[in-house]
Amino acid sequence: MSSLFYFRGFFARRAGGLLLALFLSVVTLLAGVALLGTSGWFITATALTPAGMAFNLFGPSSLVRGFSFVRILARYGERLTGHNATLALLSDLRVWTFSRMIPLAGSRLRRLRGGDVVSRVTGDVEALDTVFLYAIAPIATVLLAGGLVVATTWIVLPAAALILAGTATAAALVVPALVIAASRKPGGNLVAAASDMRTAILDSIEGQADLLAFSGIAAAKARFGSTTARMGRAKAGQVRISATGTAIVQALAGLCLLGQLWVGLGALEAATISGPVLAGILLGSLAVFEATGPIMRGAGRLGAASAAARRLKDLAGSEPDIRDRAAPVPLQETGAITFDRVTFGYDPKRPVLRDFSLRIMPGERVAIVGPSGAGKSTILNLLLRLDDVQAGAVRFGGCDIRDAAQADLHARIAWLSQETPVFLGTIRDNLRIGGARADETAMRHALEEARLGDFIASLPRGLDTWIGEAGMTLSAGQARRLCLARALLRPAPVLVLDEPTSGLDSDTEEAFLSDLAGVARGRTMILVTHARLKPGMVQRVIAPFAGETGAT
Ligand SMILES: Nc1ncnc2c1ncn2[C@@H]1O[C@H](COP(=O)(O)OP(=O)(O)OP(=O)(O)O)[C@@H](O)[C@H]1O
Repeated sequence: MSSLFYFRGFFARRAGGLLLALFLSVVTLLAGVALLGTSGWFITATALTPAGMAFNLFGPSSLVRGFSFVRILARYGERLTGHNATLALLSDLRVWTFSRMIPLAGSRLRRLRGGDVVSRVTGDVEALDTVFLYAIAPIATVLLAGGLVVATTWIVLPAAALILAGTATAAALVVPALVIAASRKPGGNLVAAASDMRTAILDSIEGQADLLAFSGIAAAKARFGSTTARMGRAKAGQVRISATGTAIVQALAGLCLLGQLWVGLGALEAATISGPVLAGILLGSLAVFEATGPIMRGAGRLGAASAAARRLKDLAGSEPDIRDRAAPVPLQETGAITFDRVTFGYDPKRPVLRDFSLRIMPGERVAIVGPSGAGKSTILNLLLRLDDVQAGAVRFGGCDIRDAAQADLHARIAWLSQETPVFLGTIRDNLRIGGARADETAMRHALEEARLGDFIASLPRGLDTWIGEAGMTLSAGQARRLCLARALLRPAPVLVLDEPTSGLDSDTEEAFLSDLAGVARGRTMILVTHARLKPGMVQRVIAPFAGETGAT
């Protein structure tokens, strides 16, 4: 539950709407109690009135109508305000999770599967945001409204009030607490299984062609089947526990009725109360128990919500590994890039770079080459400070990049990574990510440089052509070139290109690499490539994993 408590600030921010919903929920329950109590009293009084004796029908019947009207209105208002506040809470939580998640991209996020991350931002947030509506509000309602009913009953028949207080407290607090404790394990299993299921779906969609080609559909189906079966088992466990809780609450309601009838009949015999009042007490108490139904459903959810809160806190509640200093040093507009005796490994025990040094002067065009898996992309990751070095320093214009603000550093680097995605939207939307203020001419120029100009010109909607999820309407090479155009649009003094020509045919690749000097336009350019480089394409080829080969 402490994980749930961690998110109290979000509930506090929506306190107005949530408290109004709680107030209306109390009014609904009290109106229900008054409605049943008055009806019980009214029907019994009518039945007990001897024939021929006058009885005022209008007062009680208008009270019954009035209470039922109040109940309807209060229930409507409670649903409206409760769901409104919950939806606002949902949005707050999603935005918070998303914005906390992005800075983790360099480190912790990499360890999670895509489906798991989606699951946390969607399913876990949903499990958490319904906590108030389905668990806290019903419990608080029964305690508040039940307290008032107990106080009223105390005036008429204290023994009946004590019975109601005891049984209702057990139903609203003790049984839910037991249900929450018992459903913690199946709740956790349910959240984990739901996450695995999302991962299985995403993996199958992304790898659909490969699964078909390698006859892997049966294995994918089996994996999906086993996660859904796990989900089913966890859900069944949860339902069994809350059904047991509901049965106990029903038994408590029966016990309350029997107890009140016992003391009520004694009081009736002693003429301390009248028959109609006893009927009113019995039915009013029953109405209190009516509100314990949602508590049981909510208590089952609390286990899952607590597990979801733990996973969310784990993902987004911790500080990112890479953080700006309190007072970052401003970076020069441009400057030399230096790797000064850098040691780094994703697993510190197995360094990818050991005592690695490199210096690239402003405006220089260099290529970094080396065998696959040697650490070329790692050098670029460190330059962007997606990870921090374990020894040595990376400097920009003489300033250790750990002393600068990350945003300042990133503003100086236009980057095309190996996994750069095409985003859902138009070609123009994708280009704007590189150059938010780029005009049509600049966009077309960048597309020409990325050798995509003719293709875009052939599209009926040109720059406004919609490209589907992960660039589905583009070929792999076209998608890559669009990402390249996006990087070229970024007005940064350093251009970092990781395998920019992958996906291009050899003629286009050669033409592109020959154009690089013009494309760089005086910027520093770092190119990681496996392509054969001709003289003049870059000024220096660095082979850090085999010694420097010198200028070409
Ligand atoms: N996120 C990561 N977590 C753990 N290890 C990683 C990670 N990224 C890369 N590595 C490992 O670090 C080493 C260097 O990887 P890197 O991607 O820098 O190589 P590369 O020279 O760019 O390879 P390629 O030419 O194939 O792209 C590899 O052994 C790789 O397995």
